[in-house]
Amino acid sequence: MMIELQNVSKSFTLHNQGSAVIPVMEGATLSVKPGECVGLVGASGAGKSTLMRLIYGNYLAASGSILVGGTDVAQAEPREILELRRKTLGYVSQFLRVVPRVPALDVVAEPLLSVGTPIEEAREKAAQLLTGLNIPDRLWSLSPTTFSGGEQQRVNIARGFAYDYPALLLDEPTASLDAQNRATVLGLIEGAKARGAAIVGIFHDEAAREQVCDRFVDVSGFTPRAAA
Ligand SMILES: Nc1ncnc2c1ncn2[C@@H]1O[C@H](COP(=O)(O)OP(=O)(O)OP(=O)(O)O)[C@@H](O)[C@H]1O
Repeated sequence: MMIELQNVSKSFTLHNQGSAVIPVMEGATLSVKPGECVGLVGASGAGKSTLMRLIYGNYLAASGSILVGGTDVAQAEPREILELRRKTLGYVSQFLRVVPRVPALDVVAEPLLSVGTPIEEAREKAAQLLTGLNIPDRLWSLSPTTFSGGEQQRVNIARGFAYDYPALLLDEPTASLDAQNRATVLGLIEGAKARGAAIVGIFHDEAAREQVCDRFVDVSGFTPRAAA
């Protein structure tokens, strides 16, 4: 298994409400093999995003284990999590976190450079992805700060697919894309599966999830009874 969660639980402490502890997840168990794409489903508020953030190490689990390529994210030191994100685990979030003054081409090439890819090769791959996602080359030397929402989203996707991560988290990767770009992104996901990536995704786009997901996990099964 590339991604393996066992009995993961999570609660939030609301410090502005008398430190009330709200359990939001209990007994979350999930395994994803190389080449497999698992779609997270369940009603709004069931915990799909929370589960993704736990896997990426943004949230600390209260208990359980979260193995990604052999590293237990639930126990790992911050340094190990950064290493995991560099080499093993990619995350395409819904929005690009724009770094001011960095040209779009370098934003996309950066994950490749951070694993030691030669700059020409990294930029070549970035250019190929930006072209495929219809970002005109006159924009490549500009910071995405001023790009439209849709352009920023496509730069974000290009960045997420620049390096071939063995494990990938996708949060609504096709949301608000036009038909042509949506098809390109679905092709990137299928390509990642074909080279053996283990993928966990949230897709509100039903046709998209039917096309790329091998199976679905309903996170409502992990909602604590008291909170349901
Ligand atoms: N930082 C937080 N502090 C307190 N409660 C939170 C926090 N983040 C999420 N929650 C709660 O955890 C539960 C799960 O939220 P989550 O965002 O994971 O749901 P979701 O399934 O992704 O929903 P949606 O489909 O609407 O995005 C919700 O009840 C939410 O209110």
